[in-house]
Amino acid sequence: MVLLPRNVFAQVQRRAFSASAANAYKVAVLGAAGGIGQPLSLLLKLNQKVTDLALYDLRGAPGVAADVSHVPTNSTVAGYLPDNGGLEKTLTGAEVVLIPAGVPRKPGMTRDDLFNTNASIVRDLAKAAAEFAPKAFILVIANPVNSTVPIVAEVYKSKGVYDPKRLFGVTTLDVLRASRFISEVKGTDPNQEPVTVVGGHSGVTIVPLLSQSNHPEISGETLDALVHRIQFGGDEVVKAKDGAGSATLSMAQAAARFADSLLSSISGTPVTEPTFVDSPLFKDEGIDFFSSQVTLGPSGAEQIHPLGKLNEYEEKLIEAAKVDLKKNIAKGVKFVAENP
Ligand SMILES: NC(=O)C1=CN([C@@H]2O[C@H](COP(=O)(O)OP(=O)(O)OC[C@H]3O[C@@H](n4cnc5c(N)ncnc54)[C@H](O)[C@@H]3O)[C@@H](O)[C@H]2O)C=CC1
Ligand SMILES: O=C([O-])CC(=O)C(=O)O
Repeated sequence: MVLLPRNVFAQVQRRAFSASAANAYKVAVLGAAGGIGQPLSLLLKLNQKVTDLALYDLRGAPGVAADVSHVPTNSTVAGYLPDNGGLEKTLTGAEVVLIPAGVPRKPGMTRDDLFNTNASIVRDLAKAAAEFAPKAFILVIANPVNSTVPIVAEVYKSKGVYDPKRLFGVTTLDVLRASRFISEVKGTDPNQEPVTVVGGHSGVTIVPLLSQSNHPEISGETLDALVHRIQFGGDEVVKAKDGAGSATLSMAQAAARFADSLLSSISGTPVTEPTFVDSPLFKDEGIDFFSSQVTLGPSGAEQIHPLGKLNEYEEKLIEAAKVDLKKNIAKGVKFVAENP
């Protein structure tokens, strides 16, 4: 099953009529005062399944919390700083934890260039989550996702609380971009253009499976350009923001959508969409994490789907993706081994 991109306003309306006591979750955002964290917090405030929103940042989270708390939906909102046990209070009782904390790129940088700064941020937040919310679903946004997700896994393993079904790298923005960009090529409605995007979340590790889309006929230079745009869509935003960061608004929408899919799924309405998870697909090649279509359910990543039929062009993209992914994953694992 392929999930159609959905319009967030339609979602909000639909939820207003479907919320019930069973759909009541505490959701925590770590890095809530940042470029992604703020609009993400707003979108989560609008989600009727979120009844308790806990916002944490090194600075600014109480202000963001006070601001979004005035949005008239039925959730409580609290903002915390590191003092007075703020991280513990944020995490305790949380069912879902989103991690956008970390520095964004500037022009000329790759996502891997963020590793030195973000690896320790994610490691430390993962340690806290392992202690205060060991059963929560963890949604990692901080880059480089290909390495930060393995970092969380290693921290959880070291604490004896790792459940691979509960850890997700958020790759939804690649999926949204693919729908949008293919619709621009074809002059169609992006909401009707589902595209499966697999692999990882950086450059050539992002692999759109256009042969499985509505437009398997796209070929030649049009195909090359479209694939390149999906793989390097993040660079367009980094360049346009000219030193002021990377995608924040579209990313907030992507993360809010993935969080909603997960909340729907744990509430009993399973959703299938691509996400970067501990995956059996290429483990025999030493690649422990891979993004593919995943059916979500009460226990998290319940079914990891194979890639399906690929054409020769896509087989080559997958081979290239695997080379980088393997290195990115190993880098995260090594970091935690050397810097526990
Ligand atoms: N997965 C994806 O598709 C995407 C990922 N990203 C990544 O998301 C991350 C955040 O991006 P932005 O929000 O634009 O950055 P930002 O700099 O605007 O915000 C980051 C926030 O994290 C906070 N922070 C830093 N260390 C922290 C810690 N130890 N605990 C709590 N909060 C902490 C900062 O105070 C700041 O408010 C970056 O690493 C970026 O590369 C960005 C776009 C898409
Ligand atoms: O490009 C970046 O650095 C941020 C990101 O991950 C994206 O926009 O896909």
